Amino acid sequence: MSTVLELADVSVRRGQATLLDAVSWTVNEGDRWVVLGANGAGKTTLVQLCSAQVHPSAGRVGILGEVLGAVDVFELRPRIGYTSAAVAERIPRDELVRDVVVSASYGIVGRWREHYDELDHQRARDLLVEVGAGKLLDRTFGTLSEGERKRVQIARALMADPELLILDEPAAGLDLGGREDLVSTMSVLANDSLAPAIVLVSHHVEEVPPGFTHVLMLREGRVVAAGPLDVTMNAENLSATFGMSLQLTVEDGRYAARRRTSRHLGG
Ligand SMILES: Nc1ncnc2c1ncn2[C@@H]1O[C@H](COP(=O)(O)OP(=O)(O)OP(=O)(O)O)[C@@H](O)[C@H]1O
Repeated sequence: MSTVLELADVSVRRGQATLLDAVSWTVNEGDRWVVLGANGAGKTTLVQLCSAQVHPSAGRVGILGEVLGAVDVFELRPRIGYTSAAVAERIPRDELVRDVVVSASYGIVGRWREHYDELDHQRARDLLVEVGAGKLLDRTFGTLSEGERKRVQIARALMADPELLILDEPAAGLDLGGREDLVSTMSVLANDSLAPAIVLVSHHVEEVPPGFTHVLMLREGRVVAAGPLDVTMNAENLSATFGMSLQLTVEDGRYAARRRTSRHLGG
């Protein structure tokens, strides 16, 4: 099994602030990781490193057999599918959904006059169907609901057949139904043996799709715990990650967390 990501003692500093502090982490082919942490924990900084958008201040970041600092990031980035609110903002609102997806085969946002062959268009259609957005082909991106946009972004991220798929808070801003639909879509993807290694960033254990295999928990730029979901996702680690006493339940592969309440006998 080959290694997709290998971070060794990685730190990211900006001025006086330490955004990531001595993070070590390995992601292997076939892994489906969720990265959990409170606001400001360093999740986005971590996935910006893993998608070759920022360099570490210290430590070594290995991505798909290359080392950041010793590789042309413009050659590395097309091998990584990445979705985030920042990427979504760059998609022109008047662009047709089919073009939003197909244009990713050349790593560009905004369709001008490039030529795509029928195979590219067919792949874009297939991916939209796979993420449950097959009916949106001829809509413009700006007319879609937030949940529909997230699906289109995932199809776009898969278009270039990436070896690593990074989804930074794909469920942010979705209503309950939208979130549940997206969790199902991500679960299908997680269970697809042909899908690339996946890293999903979230604040909420409720968003962990069944089929995900590992969890990395971050607090204030440091790793609290990392490992297989079934042993690492527990109330103790979660409480340390979010800085409050939490209780955790799991049912049919779905997690739920809430603050632990103390019960007093005798009223
Ligand atoms: N250029 C910068 N200078 C100083 N601090 C920064 C800089 N960029 C980010 N930070 C801080 O680094 C911390 C980590 O930010 P990051 O966006 O990685 O967190 P996050 O876990 O993704 O947060 P959220 O869940 O709120 O999106 C935050 O406290 C943020 O304010």
